[in-house]
Amino acid sequence: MTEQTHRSGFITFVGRPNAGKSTLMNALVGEKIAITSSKPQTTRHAIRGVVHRDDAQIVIVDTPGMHKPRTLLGKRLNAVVQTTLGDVDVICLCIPADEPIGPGDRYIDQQLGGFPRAHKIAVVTKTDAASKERVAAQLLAVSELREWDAVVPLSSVAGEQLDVLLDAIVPLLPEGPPLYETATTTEEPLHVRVAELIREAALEGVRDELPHSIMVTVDDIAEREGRDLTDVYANLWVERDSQKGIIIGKGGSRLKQVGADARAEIERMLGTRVHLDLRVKVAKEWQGDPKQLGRFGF
Ligand SMILES: Nc1nc2c(ncn2[C@@H]2O[C@H](COP(=O)(O)OP(=O)(O)OP(=O)(O)O)[C@@H](O)[C@H]2O)c(=O)[nH]1
Repeated sequence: MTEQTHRSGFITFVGRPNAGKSTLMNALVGEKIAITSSKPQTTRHAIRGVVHRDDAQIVIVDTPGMHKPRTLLGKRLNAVVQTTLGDVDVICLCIPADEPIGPGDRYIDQQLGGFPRAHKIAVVTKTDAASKERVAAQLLAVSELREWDAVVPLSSVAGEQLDVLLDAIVPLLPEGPPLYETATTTEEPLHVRVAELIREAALEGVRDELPHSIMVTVDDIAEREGRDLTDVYANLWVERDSQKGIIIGKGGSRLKQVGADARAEIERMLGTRVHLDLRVKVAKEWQGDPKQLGRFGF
C-alpha cells in the first residue's frame, strides 16, 4: 500500500455581489456558518470554514464582495479582501451562469493579476438556473478571461459538482498535515456566529435601503445550570431612529418575528432551547464612524 499524500491550505471565493459565494461555502462546509441573503454585499466577516477529507484539509476564507469602495466601510472591506487574497493558496472567482459577464466580473478578474502566488479557479455558479447551452456559453466566456488552473460549473443549491470543485482544488494545495482538528468546521467565535444568525433573520423581508445599516452584537451567551436552556443577550443596531421603527414594526410585530426566526436557528446550532433577549438600538451613522466600526470589529 502506498501512503497517500496529505495536502492542506487556504482558499477563498471572490466575485461580485450575489455571485453565490456564501451559498457555495455553506454547501462545501456542510454547516451554516456564513450569512446568505438575496441582498447584495451583506457578507461582512472573513468567516472560515474547514472541509475535511482523507487526502486534504481545505480552509475556506469567505471574503466580502470585491467592489469599488464608496464609504469608509467599503474601504475597510476592500482592505480585508486585499489581505485575504495575498495569503491564500487558491482563489476561486465565482461567476453566475444565469447572467452575462459584466464590468463587475471583469474588474475583479483584473484584480486577480495582482496575486501571482495564488492558483486561480473559475467557478461558474447557479448552473441549475440556466439552460445547458447557456452554461456552455458561459464556460467558454469565462475561459477567455485568463489562464485558469481549472474551470468548474456547479450548483450549490442542487448540490451538483461540488466534489469536482474540491477535486480541482486539492492538487493545488501544498503538502502538509491538517491545520485544524478534525472536529472543527469553523473557528468563528460562537458569539459572532450567533450574531450572524440574528442579522440574517433581521434582513428577511426588509426594505432595500436597510441591509447595510443593520449590525448585531452579542453581549452574552449563558447556559442555565441544570436546564436545557441558553440565554442569549443581543443588540440589533441601526443607524437612524426612523430605521428603528421599521425594524420593530407595528406593535412590535416585525421584531417578534425576527426574534422567533433567529431563536429557531440558534437553537438548531446550539442544540438547546434558547431564550433570546433582543434589543434594538441606534448607533448614529455607524458606517462612516471609525470608532463605531472598530466596535463592530472592522
Ligand atoms: N438558483 C440558484 N441560486 C443560488 C445558488 N447559489 C446562490 N444562489 C442565490 O443567489 C443569491 C446570492 O447568493 P449569496 O451566496 O448570498 O451570494 P454572495 O456572492 O455571497 O453575495 P454577497 O454576500 O452579496 O457578496 C441568493 O439569493 C442565493 O440563494 C445556486 O446554486 N442556484
